Amino acid sequence: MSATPSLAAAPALPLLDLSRFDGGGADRAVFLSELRAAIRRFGAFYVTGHGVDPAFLDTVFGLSRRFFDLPERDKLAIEMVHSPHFRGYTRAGWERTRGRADWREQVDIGSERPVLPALADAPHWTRLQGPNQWPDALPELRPAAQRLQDELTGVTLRLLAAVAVAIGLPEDSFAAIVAEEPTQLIKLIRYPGREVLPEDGDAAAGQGVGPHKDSGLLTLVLQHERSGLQAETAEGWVDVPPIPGTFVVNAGELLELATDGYFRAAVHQVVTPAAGTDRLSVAFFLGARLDARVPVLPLPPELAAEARGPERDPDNPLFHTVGENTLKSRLRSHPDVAQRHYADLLAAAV
Ligand SMILES: O=C(O)CCC(=O)C(=O)O
Ligand SMILES: [Fe+2]
Repeated sequence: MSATPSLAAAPALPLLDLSRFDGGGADRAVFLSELRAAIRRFGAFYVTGHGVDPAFLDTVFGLSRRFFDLPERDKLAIEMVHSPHFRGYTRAGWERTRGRADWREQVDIGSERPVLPALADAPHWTRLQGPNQWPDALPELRPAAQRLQDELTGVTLRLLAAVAVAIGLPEDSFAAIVAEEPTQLIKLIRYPGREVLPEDGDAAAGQGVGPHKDSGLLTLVLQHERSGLQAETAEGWVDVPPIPGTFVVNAGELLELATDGYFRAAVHQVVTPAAGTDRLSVAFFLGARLDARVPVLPLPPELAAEARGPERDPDNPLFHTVGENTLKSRLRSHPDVAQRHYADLLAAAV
């Protein structure tokens, strides 16, 4: 994988209309087989028919723009380093993917839940749960983020039901691990444009966010106007430009584990936009409950025969314990938060 890919002239990702899952008869069956084929081949696809009001999404992007336009001191007032739960604002260049700096600024907003008691024998990942940091300078953000989280959770649960049926399983196959308290994370993201320089220090040329898999079950990416997202396919990297009214859906690591590698999580990246421009996106990650263990689902024999097992990447072990898999990604991406709030863990790891 390279951060400066040569693009293959491969077809764009498929576009699927989720409302076909609610229809009956032959078209539903066709939809399900297209869904299975899309995730199997690409790990990613566009979805339409999701039912989220486009006017509301415009409001969300408007709020995102207003947040990033705030004076730096207002943004730093909620900097992530203040939060053991990895919530809040990250400056461009402070997050890392595969050890290299990403050129994007962002706000992480997760499920708003109480801190869990710090019991001596509690697993480390229990520290992921807790409140968000909200910007005083933009009070409208909180209710909008809450509504966005509710709506996107609904869409993603519906997609998960469709994924289960598409691989011959009952619709509620993921219910046991997502019920009541799934791991939800919204990221409002801004990729500032800049000259793409040859390697400069530890920043990879053109790396908005470097190649990675998302750690949860499914991710929805909402793109605003400008493109930059790319997906890795068997034919090479392909552009995933914004298509109005759609979200991009990425399969995540927990789906890879649950299907024993029948589905592999999508490897994707974002390239830095041209100097003088920028790109806004919103990513919504749905994972299972932090205390859940992801089961290997009983696939029908013809699909099980095609399951390759999860990828074994020494740089990216996958964990069936959801809290552990989530904490792995968070510690790796945010070394400043790791140093401040998880120093005990880092010390134990050396
Ligand atoms: O901004 C995007 O288009 C994708 C972001 C992404 O892949 C991530 O934050 O995990
Ligand atoms: Fe991602």
